Amino acid sequence: MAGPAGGLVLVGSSNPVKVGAVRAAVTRLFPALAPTLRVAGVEAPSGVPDQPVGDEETLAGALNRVAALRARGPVPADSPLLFVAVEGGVVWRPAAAGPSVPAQPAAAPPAARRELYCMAWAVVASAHSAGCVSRARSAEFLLPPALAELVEGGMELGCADDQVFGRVASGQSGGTIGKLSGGVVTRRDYYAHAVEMALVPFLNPELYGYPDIAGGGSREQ
Ligand SMILES: O=P(O)(O)OP(=O)(O)OP(=O)(O)OC[C@H]1O[C@@H](n2cnc3c(O)ncnc32)[C@H](O)[C@@H]1O
Repeated sequence: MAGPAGGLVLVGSSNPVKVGAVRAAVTRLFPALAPTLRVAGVEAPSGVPDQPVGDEETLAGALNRVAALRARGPVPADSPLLFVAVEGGVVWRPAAAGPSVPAQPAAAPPAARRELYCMAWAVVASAHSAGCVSRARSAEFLLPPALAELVEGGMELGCADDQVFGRVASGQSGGTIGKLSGGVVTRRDYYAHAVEMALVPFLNPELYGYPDIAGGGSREQ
């Protein structure tokens, strides 16, 4: 089993937001690994459309990226520790306001409305135990109609964001949530939270039958 020294985590993307989110999450949950932790991003195909829609497709993208990392070949006994992937997606939902109570009983019912939300799935897998794969979903936030319309027309969210807000490569910086939250929450932040949730079984290996990636005793109480 790998000990705390020389831990390598491979991330299935070269997007610095994703690599940074994974680094933040692993460092926070496994502080004993932090001094020697290496987190590297490598391109890994998602096998789903560039803009996944819905939970199923988005989760499939993250799982496929981890599978691609594993398919790179056998890994040395002590490195890497983990394969991680985060896939950003969108999901349509009925408008939260729902069918409103009409102001006048005779008024026609409002047309069915739907809204687009932004979210992500994170997958964390042991590099040495193929059966130890954990997943978690991020929180989601409502996208403004201008972005939803462009995505509905087939544009990737990152491109739609760049067009509507006049930016470049927004998906590699604070992301849409960074813009919409005035910088209080960034794409990295909420991706890191999802990765932290997916790391829970690795933090409690005895409870889940997972490998002990920290060599025991690294958990903060
Ligand atoms: O190199 P990869 O890993 O593919 O990085 P990516 O940013 O393209 O990542 P995804 O495929 O996971 O994301 C799908 C699309 O959604 C965009 N996206 C998702 N969340 C976003 C956010 O918070 N802000 C801006 N764009 C976002 C992203 O830029 C892509 O256009």
